[in-house]
Amino acid sequence: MHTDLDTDMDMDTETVALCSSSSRQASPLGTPTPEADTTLLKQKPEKLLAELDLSGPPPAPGVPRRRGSMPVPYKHQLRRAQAVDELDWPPQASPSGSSDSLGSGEAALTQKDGVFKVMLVGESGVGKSTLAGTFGGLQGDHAHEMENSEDTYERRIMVDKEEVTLIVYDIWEQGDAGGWLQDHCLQTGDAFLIVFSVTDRRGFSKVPETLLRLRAGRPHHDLPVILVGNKSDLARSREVSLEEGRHLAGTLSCKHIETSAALHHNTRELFEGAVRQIRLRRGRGHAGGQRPEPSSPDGPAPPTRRESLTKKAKRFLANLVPRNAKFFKQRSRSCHDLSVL
Ligand SMILES: Nc1nc2c(ncn2[C@@H]2O[C@H](COP(=O)(O)OP(=O)(O)OP(=O)(O)O)[C@@H](O)[C@H]2O)c(=O)[nH]1
Repeated sequence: MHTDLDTDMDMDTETVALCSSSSRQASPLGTPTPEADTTLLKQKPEKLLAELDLSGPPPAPGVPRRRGSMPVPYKHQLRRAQAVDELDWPPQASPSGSSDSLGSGEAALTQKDGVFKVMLVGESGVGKSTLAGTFGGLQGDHAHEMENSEDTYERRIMVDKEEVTLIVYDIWEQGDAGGWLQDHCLQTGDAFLIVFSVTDRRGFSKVPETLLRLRAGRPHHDLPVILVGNKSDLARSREVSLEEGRHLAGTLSCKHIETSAALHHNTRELFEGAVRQIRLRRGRGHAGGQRPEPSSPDGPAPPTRRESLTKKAKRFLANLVPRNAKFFKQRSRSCHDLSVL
């Protein structure tokens, strides 16, 4: 069967499967001459680091280039987490003191270049990899079967007549609560897709917990979160209705969509919707209604007065739950429309 939906992501201009650990090679820096040493010392450390990063060998023909702003592949990250080389992986302290893994320079690039980073989050077996595969241009069960498949995909896609770079990460480890990897996901993602299977009520009941964890990890931001009821094609084994999914999304003040990664149903709407949700918040940030990301170039000025502990606690809680009933109603009415806030 070939429907319009089958062509979901096929029409896009470029697909790059990223993060093959083999594609990242050590950068031979060469042996600097004394003159070169002096020149190097005169430069600012940031510039030096940037140059070190750029000084790698040109990619071999046919090998996709990994973007500088990309995290290294999941497995590689785990190895690196145990022994981080300071020059290669400089810690980037954000003004808020959070462990934001993107330096301010990179955050600036993210905004300027129209790069949108989306994290797939959820229990095991709900279809995250299959969804990522549909985005990456893989068909059916293919993504799942590939033992060493890539877990990050980057594509240039058109959303509302504007070309953007969308990066989808399938690196979430549900059992890693509070771990380094989840923290990394939290700090890297611009939007989060909490995937559950409509055939699994137990998994559905864990969605609020996952959402609270996401919001607790980025308490100062209005995170774009979409609840994704996947496997909607499995009508006979359905345990969670469309209404229940929408109701939960309304209650938790996030968006909702049902997909079938197997049939490519609504997958395009999902990824485009994620881009729109990020855009809407970025637009609001620039308009002054939303606090910009602390690491953004036009980030918030340092507070003139220190906030009291009670105020801080209140703000933290306010970020976990919507403020009032009116807010609830406004959000719940449009939770299925991914093109509005
Ligand atoms: N019928 C149907 N099956 C699906 C759908 N999406 C995924 N599956 C199947 O569900 C199984 C699990 O899918 P995965 O994509 O591996 O799930 P996952 O969430 O990535 O699982 P982990 O890698 O363990 O976290 C696979 O057999 C998929 O083929 C869907 O929309 N419909």
